[in-house]
Amino acid sequence: MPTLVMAGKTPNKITDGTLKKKAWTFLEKLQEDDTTVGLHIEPINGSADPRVRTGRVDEFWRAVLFKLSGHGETHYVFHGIWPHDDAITVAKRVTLKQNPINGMPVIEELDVPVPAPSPAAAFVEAPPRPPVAEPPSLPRLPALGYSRADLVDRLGVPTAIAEAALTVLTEDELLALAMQHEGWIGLVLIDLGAGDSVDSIIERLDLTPSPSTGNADEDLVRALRRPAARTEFAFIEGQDALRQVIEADDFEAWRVFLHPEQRRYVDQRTSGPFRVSGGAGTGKTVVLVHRACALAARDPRARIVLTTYTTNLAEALRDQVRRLDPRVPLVALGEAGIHVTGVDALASAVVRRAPGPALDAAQVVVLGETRSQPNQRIPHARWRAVLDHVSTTLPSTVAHESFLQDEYALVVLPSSVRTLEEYLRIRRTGRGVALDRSARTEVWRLVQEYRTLARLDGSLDFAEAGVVASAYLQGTDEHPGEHLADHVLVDEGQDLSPAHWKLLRALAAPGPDDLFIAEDSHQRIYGHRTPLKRLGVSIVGRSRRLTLNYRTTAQNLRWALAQLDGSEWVDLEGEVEQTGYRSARTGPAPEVLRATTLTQELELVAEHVAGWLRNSVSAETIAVLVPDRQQRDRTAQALADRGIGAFAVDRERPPAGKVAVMTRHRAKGTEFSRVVLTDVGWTAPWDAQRLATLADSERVDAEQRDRSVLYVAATRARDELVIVTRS
Ligand SMILES: Nc1ncnc2c1ncn2[C@@H]1O[C@H](COP(=O)(O)OP(=O)(O)OP(=O)(O)O)[C@@H](O)[C@H]1O
Repeated sequence: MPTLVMAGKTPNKITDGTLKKKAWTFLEKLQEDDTTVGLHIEPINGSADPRVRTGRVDEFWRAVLFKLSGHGETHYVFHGIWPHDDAITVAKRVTLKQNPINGMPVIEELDVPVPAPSPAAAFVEAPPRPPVAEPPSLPRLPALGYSRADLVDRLGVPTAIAEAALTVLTEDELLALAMQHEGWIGLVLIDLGAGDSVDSIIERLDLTPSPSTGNADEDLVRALRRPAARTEFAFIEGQDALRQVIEADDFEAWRVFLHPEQRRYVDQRTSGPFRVSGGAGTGKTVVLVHRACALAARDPRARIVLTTYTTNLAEALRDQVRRLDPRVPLVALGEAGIHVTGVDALASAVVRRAPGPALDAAQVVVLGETRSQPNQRIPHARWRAVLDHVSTTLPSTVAHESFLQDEYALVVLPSSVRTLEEYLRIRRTGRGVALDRSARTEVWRLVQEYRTLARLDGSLDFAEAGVVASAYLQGTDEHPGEHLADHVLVDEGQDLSPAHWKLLRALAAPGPDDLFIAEDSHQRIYGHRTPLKRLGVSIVGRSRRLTLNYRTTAQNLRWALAQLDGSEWVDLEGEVEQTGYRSARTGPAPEVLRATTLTQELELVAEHVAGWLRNSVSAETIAVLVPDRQQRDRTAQALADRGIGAFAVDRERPPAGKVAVMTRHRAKGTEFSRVVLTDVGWTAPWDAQRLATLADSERVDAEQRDRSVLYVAATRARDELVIVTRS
């Protein structure tokens, strides 16, 4: 059976449904047996490349392919489908060879000049840009110190493209040029535009040629398998994969064409916990989903847990796993296959399956007591109830719902503090507010009150459930523990709490490929800084960054990153988070509109959304992101009043055919073509009041989270971003 390799995203350009079906039938037969009667796989007289073959798709259409006969196995590289005569013309002049500098496979059509750069083309939709005071005196790449020799002789960029790249003036224009080139050439141009050194680009994209095997076809097959080549050549394994590639549109490219770094983290065997960080849209989730499927394919008995912060995000992960590999079993916790779930649901699943006596023992270890209804969760409002019923001498910033909740979840539970004596001794590292002995004694009294109330209804809170689940998994003096997973993969790691980490650490035995974490500390919108070292998760030396943003245009990314300026974000290893992201896409600059009243703001939002709809943008690709639920409902109503089909999204998925109106928090993990961000720069009075009641360190943290929320929301837009500020 020959192996099929799709060249570029050509098949995606077969947009006609009937032709897609024909292409699929042809390629399916070819994959099974290239000698099948009717396929007519034939060489062409006088072709520039003797490997070229044509194949009969139907009476009218012909496929153009390259046949490679390496060591034993036949490969067909599928170039595309054309009407009969055009196919013959293409077949005569097309060649597949290796780039002489970096060994990458390239398909070239002889006598066809490389299209001249037309950077302006990418800005067709752009609104007028503010005048630039001084046009740059030197083109971008020479200004950064790159020469023609760097591009051509060291990186292997084809001469015509290199010369075009060396003349463009700005980074955006270079990006527009990069977008015209699929695969490694586009990636090289993006990295050059961002100022990366030639050596680092060669290393990151793995552009060093491999030694020859002595067989040119075999060399080509090996070249096709290199990670940088697989950004434009896809190996098709099986019919499902074939159907996916044929049917996929650009939005589905993530399933097939991974960035070399993404592929590395998908395939890499790790010797312990591994962390991939990266800004919004750099493909962290894509890496996790691919890695989970790759682990399942490697060992069908493996028990894989793929988890994230919320149930909504877990649902999206589950969808992606299904789309990537429908054969992978989605299973319950502890079974072979992939178990996808939100992290709190994971804790509940462990608690539910723990035998009674073992669970009791785990509760005693953590809480010093047992609860009668451990499968029930209590609402966070319990701390409010404590403060309403108990008078205290503590200052209001400490006798505060959010302070106490955090103290309990970040200090008391992770160390299984059960008595005042233990609490007086414990180090409260990372807590901004110092507590002397008497304050600690008073806080402990409130903790006891909290636990008394919890005992009354018998339930556990979410953090308690996480730590109890981890204690059960680790085992106690009387009961052995158990490991319910072989591989644990975690998305949105920045938002997870110590209880979550303890649980995740205990799920799989320490060892190779045990824990794989994706995080972006700039997107920490729920949790607190949680350095993992203290929780028994050691990642030293196993931490990498993704920097290429696939989702957000360079223009929108710049605006989003500007929201983070002037503050320091700390990652899961306690290090300052870097930015330095670049985008794979370019588009119009974000539009900033100003409103002075709510009514004016709603008018502006409606006007903009209506404009997009009039221009045939489909409603479900538009989102309006607002600060809170009240504003969400108000905005959805305002749109409806103006005849725009809008839906106020809560926990459910955004419905088809409607503009989604959702809170910025809820927008996490989603993406839309066009986004309106409302109420920027405006703080609701009740929010201002809430911030004012917090201790200084907590307020700083809360304000930082607010900026992160804005960054998250702004990076949901793929194409256009409109920002409405309200004073
Ligand atoms: N190799 C790729 N080729 C094409 N598109 C890609 C690739 N990798 C990721 N994408 C696309 O980029 C977008 C962002 O990917 P993904 O959601 O994995 O990023 P992320 O880093 O998890 O983002 P966030 O942190 O904002 O949730 C998605 O639309 C995804 O399909």
